[in-house]
Amino acid sequence: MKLLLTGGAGYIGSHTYRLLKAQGHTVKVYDNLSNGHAEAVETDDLIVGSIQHTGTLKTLLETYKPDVVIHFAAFIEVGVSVKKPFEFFANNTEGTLALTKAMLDCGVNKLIFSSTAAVYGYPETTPIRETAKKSPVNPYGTSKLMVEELLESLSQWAGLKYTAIRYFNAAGASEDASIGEAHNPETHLIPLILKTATGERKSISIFGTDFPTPDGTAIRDYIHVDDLARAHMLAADYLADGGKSDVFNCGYSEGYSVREVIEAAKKVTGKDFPVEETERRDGDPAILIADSSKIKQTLGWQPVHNDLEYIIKTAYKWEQNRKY
Ligand SMILES: NC(=O)c1ccc[n+]([C@@H]2O[C@H](COP(=O)([O-])OP(=O)(O)OC[C@H]3O[C@@H](n4cnc5c(N)ncnc54)[C@H](O)[C@@H]3O)[C@@H](O)[C@H]2O)c1
Ligand SMILES: O=c1ccn([C@@H]2O[C@H](COP(=O)(O)OP(=O)(O)O[C@H]3O[C@H](CO)[C@H](O)[C@H](O)[C@H]3O)[C@@H](O)[C@H]2O)c(=O)[nH]1
Repeated sequence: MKLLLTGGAGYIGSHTYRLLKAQGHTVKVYDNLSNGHAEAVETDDLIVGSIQHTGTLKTLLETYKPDVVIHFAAFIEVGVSVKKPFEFFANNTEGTLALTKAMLDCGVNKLIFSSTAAVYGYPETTPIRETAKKSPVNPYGTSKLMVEELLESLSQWAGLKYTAIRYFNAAGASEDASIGEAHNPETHLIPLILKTATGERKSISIFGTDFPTPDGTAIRDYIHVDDLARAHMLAADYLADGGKSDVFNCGYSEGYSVREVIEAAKKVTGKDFPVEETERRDGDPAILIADSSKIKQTLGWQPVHNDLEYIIKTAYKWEQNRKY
């Protein structure tokens, strides 16, 4: 297959790029490098540009004619979205509108979209099924839910075929530590803990110890980035085989509290480090755990690395040998 990955120089995109190339697919990455890293992909496969620049995008789509576009490009920091909502709607929502318009104008009609557990807001039940109420609590989640609705409408009225994958908490790095998570600034729990273990940071803060959970700290469903990458490969096969447009959760259906993640990191790294307890962060639900039965049944996806210590081990090796 020929695939185009928007945002493919970012964290999840670069792991998916690697996997698709290893499977023998032809892959191009379209990324404006606002948060991505040219080093994460082969130079010949990288086209630098924004999804908001339809001229460049159309030239690429017309000449390359990908079978499937995997759309990772977005702004991702929840905290920034609260302060700069317009930037999130412009990049994430309008950007996707521009991308889908350019695709359909050029006769490219298959899209895999990076959605998020953030569309559920504060979920009423756990584990969360795709049919649960969608009620985002920040502009980031709203920008993604708006895209899901846009895609659904385009699939009904404009011939788009899509899958939206709602990721839970992506974590870990490639086994050989050649690529990994490199957000700037980093706000995600596991890399921040590991930067504390390496001494790059002085301490790790637990955001809230009064959640209605067994140890009072928030619970998340951490999924290894390579398992997430495989979900995209299967979704591409599914669309290429004529699968209908659909939405899938992707997580391990297993949750760990912040305290449990910190304890696991101390064990894996063999390092003790200072832990502080602070106030809750705005907009953090107590528990986010995926019901992933649908993606298993429909796409045949199965977790391979569902082991918190493996996730932390790969992320730690990456932190110690970071190339970008
Ligand atoms: N990291 C997570 O835990 C998580 C969870 C749920 C959903 N997601 C979604 O997955 C996707 C990838 O996340 P990530 O963690 O790899 O983030 P990332 O920031 O590492 O990757 C995003 C990439 O998109 C690029 N980009 C941003 N705006 C662009 C534009 N206008 N044109 C072209 N490229 C642009 C950035 O340069 C970057 O390389 C995002 O859509 C994010 O919302 C991530
Ligand atoms: O220094 C920190 C950082 C995080 N946390 C806590 O650790 C948990 C995980 O936080 P992350 O920032 O790593 O991840 P989030 O669950 O906030 O969000 C991530 O996963 C979501 C989906 O589940 C969204 O997609 C979002 O974009 C993505 O960043 C949360 O309870 C958070 O409060 C801390 O206690 N201390």
